[in-house]
Amino acid sequence: MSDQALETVSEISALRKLVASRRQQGATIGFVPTMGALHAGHTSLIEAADADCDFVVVSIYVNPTQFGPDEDFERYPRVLEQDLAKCAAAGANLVWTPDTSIMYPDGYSTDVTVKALSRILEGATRTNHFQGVTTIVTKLLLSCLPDIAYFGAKDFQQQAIIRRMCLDLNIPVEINTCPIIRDTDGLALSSRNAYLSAEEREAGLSLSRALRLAEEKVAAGETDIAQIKAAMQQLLNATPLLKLDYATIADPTTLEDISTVQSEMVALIAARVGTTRLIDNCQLAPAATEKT
Ligand SMILES: Nc1ncnc2c1ncn2[C@@H]1O[C@H](COP(=O)(O)OP(=O)(O)OP(=O)(O)O)[C@@H](O)[C@H]1O
Ligand SMILES: CC(C)(CO)[C@@H](O)C(=O)[O-]
Ligand code: BAL
Repeated sequence: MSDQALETVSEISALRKLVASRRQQGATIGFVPTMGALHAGHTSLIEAADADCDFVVVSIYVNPTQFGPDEDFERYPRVLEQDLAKCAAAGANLVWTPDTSIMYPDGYSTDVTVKALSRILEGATRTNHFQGVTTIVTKLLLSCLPDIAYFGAKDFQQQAIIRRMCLDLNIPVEINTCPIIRDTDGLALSSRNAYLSAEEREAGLSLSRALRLAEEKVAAGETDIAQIKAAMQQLLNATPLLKLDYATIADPTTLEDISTVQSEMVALIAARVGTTRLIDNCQLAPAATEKT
């Protein structure tokens, strides 16, 4: 871990100057984009960047263009002082906190869209969400110009879309996807968990339980994908307070639904508990078949 004091900047020019001077000294640059309200999921990304890279930049920006008109942009938690302490403890060197006048100045008129992948799953319900994400992530990456950018597997579709975008636009940044960090009860950490009442949180545990069920079935040699999906859906639909959006099994790169077992698969769930949207997922690998 670096022993240098944490610096903060808001202007893109100041960010570029600091990153360029470190790069000139031969440092590799790691970048962790966030919307703040940091928890152990975020700090695991910062720690991974600190382990791989010489200089770690974290951005904190609640990006308005990825929130729908009826979503929680206004009430999204903003706790900068606490976030800065967590960034320092996890090994960040620089925190970049742009504001909307910097990211979307008057006259701003450009969007970045990854077409097919952005319309399905989360994109089917959260219209324009991924266009907001890919637009801001392009701007964040081009402002910071890191060697490696770190994203969480919790937002599995987001990292798949960002990988596709970097390939398609030849953005020279390696994308590193880090494992999901969970609470001891299995709930995937998310800044939005703060909205849940005790009863809603109990209902939210059905997401990780349904994923464990899918894992167990695949590990036991179940090859009927429709049966596994139905078992997940049954568990989720039987949960009071929970309204299931989807529980499916897909290809990890195209995110298209699959109907037969393949070597790499991902189970993906989204549900609403009260007014809070929860997502979770896990990668599935079929049981190894014994060679005779
Ligand atoms: N539990 C987690 N484990 C690993 N990474 C995570 C986890 N939660 C969030 N991340 C990652 O942290 C990065 C920043 O995410 P973000 O600031 O949106 O936090 P969040 O907790 O996912 O918030 P939200 O509740 O808005 O979805 C993303 O790459 C996201 O995938
Ligand atoms: C990648 C991101 C920081 C873009 O605003 C956001 O979608 C998030 O926190 O996952
Ligand atoms: N964690 C992804 C950002 C969002 O849900 O808006």
